[in-house]
Amino acid sequence: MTPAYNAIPKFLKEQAYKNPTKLAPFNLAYQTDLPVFKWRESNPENAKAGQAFMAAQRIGQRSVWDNQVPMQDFQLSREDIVNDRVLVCDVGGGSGHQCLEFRKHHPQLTGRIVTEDLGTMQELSTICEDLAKENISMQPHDFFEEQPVKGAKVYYLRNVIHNWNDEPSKIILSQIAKAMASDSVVIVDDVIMPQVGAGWKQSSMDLAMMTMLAAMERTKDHFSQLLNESGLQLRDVWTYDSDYGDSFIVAVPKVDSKTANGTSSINGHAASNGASL
Ligand SMILES: C[S@@+](CC[C@H](N)C(=O)[O-])C[C@H]1O[C@@H](n2cnc3c(N)ncnc32)[C@H](O)[C@@H]1O
Repeated sequence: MTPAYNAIPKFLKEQAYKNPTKLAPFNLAYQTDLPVFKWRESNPENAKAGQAFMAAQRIGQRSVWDNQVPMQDFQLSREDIVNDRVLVCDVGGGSGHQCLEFRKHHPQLTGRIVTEDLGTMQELSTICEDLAKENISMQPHDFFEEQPVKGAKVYYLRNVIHNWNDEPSKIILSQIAKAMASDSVVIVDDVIMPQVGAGWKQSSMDLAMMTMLAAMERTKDHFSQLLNESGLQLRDVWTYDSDYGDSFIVAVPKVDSKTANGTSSINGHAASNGASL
């Protein structure tokens, strides 16, 4: 990351000090037009280090899964279990380490778990056997394409949306919205920025997202608007780390006259037709 940080002054000068929307200081530093995650496909050592960082970054802090947030959405009905409904679909789940944490803290919450990421990234995971033992399957999936897991109870995205600017974020979220059943939820696990007076940990995350990905951390209002423009509506925000503002941002399918009239059924639940961009 250091070369990218060193490139910030030159990059901002060239950009007339505007917020980047596509290319980032990373691109200037590494002389590439590829976004970090695409660039990593031909730089597996960097990708491996990135995955290890994501698994380790909150070690020493209490796990979010240790009753820090309400678990009301992570429940399947008897009918759901008979229908083999997916309990959690971890979108952009990296090596799947959050799914293992979830299972460790909530062994009573049975149901299938699927962790999705780019196939090339999943090949780097060192915990595939552990995942299989816990009934967690890996599914290669590009989250800009149609979501293959339909009607999961929870679509979970940890530190994914903050990697993207608004336009790509809307594509990711609307692909999920189209796959949801009426009682599905999307949980975005990201930092919530205050309107003013952000702490240094929050600001450093925001700066990292700009530097590496031309992206950002968002306020609650910004999330609400983003969700709204993706066929979803904000239902709850549960902050579980006050230093960073790490939060579960819970969204449900947006109910409007269009979707109310045009519903179909997935796993026995009414499935939203979702929103088109
Ligand atoms: C910051 S990491 C977060 C990983 C994991 N959710 C976590 O909390 O550790 C972002 C993840 O998004 C994945 N990703 C990037 N582009 C993707 C795409 N187009 N489709 C699916 N996953 C993608 C990356 O491979 C990476 O694992």
